[in-house]
Amino acid sequence: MLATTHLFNGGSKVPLMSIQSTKNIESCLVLIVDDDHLSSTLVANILNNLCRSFTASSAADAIEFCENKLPDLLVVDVNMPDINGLELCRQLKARNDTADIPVIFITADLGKDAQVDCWEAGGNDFVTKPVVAQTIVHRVRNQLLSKLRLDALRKLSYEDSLTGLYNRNYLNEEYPRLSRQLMRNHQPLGLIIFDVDYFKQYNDIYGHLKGDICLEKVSAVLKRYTRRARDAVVRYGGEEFIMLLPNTGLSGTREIANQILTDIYQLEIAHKHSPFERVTLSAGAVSIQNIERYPLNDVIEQADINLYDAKLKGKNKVVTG
Ligand SMILES: Nc1nc2c(ncn2[C@@H]2O[C@H](COP(=O)(O)OP(=O)(O)OP(=O)(O)O)[C@@H](O)[C@H]2O)c(=O)[nH]1
Repeated sequence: MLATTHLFNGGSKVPLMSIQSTKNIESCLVLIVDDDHLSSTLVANILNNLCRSFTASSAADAIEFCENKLPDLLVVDVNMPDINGLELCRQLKARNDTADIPVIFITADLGKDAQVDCWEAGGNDFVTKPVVAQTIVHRVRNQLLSKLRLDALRKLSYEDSLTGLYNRNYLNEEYPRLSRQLMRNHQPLGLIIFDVDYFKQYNDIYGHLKGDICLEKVSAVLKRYTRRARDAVVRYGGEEFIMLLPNTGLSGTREIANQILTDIYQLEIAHKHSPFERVTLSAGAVSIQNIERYPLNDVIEQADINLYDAKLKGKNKVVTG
């Protein structure tokens, strides 16, 4: 069972130097993994002045925890029955979703071989038993600060500044990882390209600033439909968006695209020069099995052909080919 220690947010705020993250140390989530409940509670209580700490009593519980909510850091006892701390760390570092979570080991063995084992398993640091409160607080704070800075940098490099959606960098990096994972699980990838209809005219009539506001409103609707952990929406071009829907077949992909078009229609963003008298989207959708065999450009091209067809057929439509 996962045990939750008390949450405490009253610790002093640690500044993030030059790169500001939306998150601070106090809101970071640290998972302490130890089969000895007394030890993990002790460490959790020490860390509660710094961040939010939770405990798990086995590697299996820790993995279950990570599948529900990603921690910012794990503090892991090396010696645990069944799966030990080193093996847990190896497993987490091998997974896409948990690979970047830093791990601090707690170990009673400070011999050279034991230290090498910690580094080779992918650990970021270690503390010795018995744990010295000040030492673990400093080590945890250092790892969390690095993690927050890295998260902030990643956010900047993956985010479109106008809409807050992912940008093309993200798409290019995520696609190979995602397609490998889907291939392993024999799951399809649904992909939709959306394009705002008559957007040149919209800018011409209402001005570029209103055009930007329109794109923000459209983006907010698209974002609402990324409901599962790895669903994503990317601003692909000026008024073009790509939605990735892992493990979604063609009918599901089509249904989501249609719902989005309906939602945009119902926003009733006035557009005098559109036959619909409001802003609408057109969409080209595909769902591909064995996705790893297809480069991203091929999949986009296929969806783009469908989008082109939707435009030809009068716009404000979804075409799935
Ligand atoms: N306001 C604003 N406009 C943008 C942005 N990026 C691209 N655009 C505009 O989007 C318009 C796209 O025009 P077109 O590619 O001709 O497409 P369209 O007028 O929507 O025509 P259809 O797609 O056939 O309906 C251009 O006028 C671009 O200047 C942006 O960030 N903000």
